[in-house]
Amino acid sequence: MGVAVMKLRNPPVNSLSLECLTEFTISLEKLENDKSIRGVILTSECPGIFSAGLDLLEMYGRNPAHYAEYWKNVQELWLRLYTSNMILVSAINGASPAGGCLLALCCDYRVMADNPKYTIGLNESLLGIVAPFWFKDMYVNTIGHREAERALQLGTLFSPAEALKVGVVDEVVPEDQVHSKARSVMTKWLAIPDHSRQLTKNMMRKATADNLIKQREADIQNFTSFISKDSIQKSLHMYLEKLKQKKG
Ligand SMILES: CCCCC/C=C\CCC/C=C/CC(=O)SCCNC(=O)CCNC(=O)[C@H](O)C(C)(C)COP(=O)(O)OP(=O)(O)OC[C@H]1O[C@@H](n2cnc3c(N)ncnc32)[C@H](O)[C@@H]1OP(=O)(O)O
Repeated sequence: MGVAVMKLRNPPVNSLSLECLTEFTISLEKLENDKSIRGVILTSECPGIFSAGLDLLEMYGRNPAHYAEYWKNVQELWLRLYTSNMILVSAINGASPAGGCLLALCCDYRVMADNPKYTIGLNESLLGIVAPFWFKDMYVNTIGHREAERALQLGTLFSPAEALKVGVVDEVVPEDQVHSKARSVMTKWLAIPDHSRQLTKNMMRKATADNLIKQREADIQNFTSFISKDSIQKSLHMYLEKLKQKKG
């Protein structure tokens, strides 16, 4: 039926390394150029994890040129996903913090597994970093200004039930039904003529995408100088240590 399934596979936690981001963007571009493909289901092959978000090791202990290159690729993937002409449905089968949530928010419809261990949200403030304006814009577009303001400041990671209530996801289903539900949602969306759906999607999303397009270079510079700060590097170090200690 012209639907591709994209499975994120970067064990152990599907963090979005530079390599992973680049491969993702290329795969997406290929699908976009394949006229037989009208829809993509985005999911994960890592058990219990949709995506741990941006790779912290790409943002810690590197040089400014690396940060700039990394951020350019984050922007590129976001712009491709958010403005895709294809129907994107995410089958969220695991934890989805920060950049993981961003991937899901780019989709036209989000189905999440009903497992309270899985959480989703933009938790950047908990790491001592700040979600950039275009993450924020997409959050506001999805859940409204007040909910986004609160969730961004608190770095809230929502359980599936909470995420459904606030509108971060569209549907919560038993874990073993995530994929079948994503497929049935896709069938419904495929019934809409592409040209009218695409023009409508473009009308809804263009201003948000253009907002980044017109200041991409400045956004890269902002990110690079922000992430290079000693205080921010220290926060990231502490967060990475906390992740390690969780194990021991
Ligand atoms: C004012 C101007 C503003 C301009 C600022 C501009 C930009 C700044 C903002 C940048 C935006 C960033 C967005 C992000 O996506 S940041 C990443 C946020 N991600 C997280 O907080 C997730 C952290 N991870 C977890 O919570 C958990 O790992 C988990 C995903 C729930 C999975 O838990 P579990 O199964 O128990 O696995 P472990 O915790 O043991 O992890 C295994 C292994 O993986 C490493 N790891 C985890 N997450 C990441 C990651 N995101 N990047 C890199 N590595 C990660 C973890 O450290 C373990 O490593 P070791 O095995 O070596 O110990």
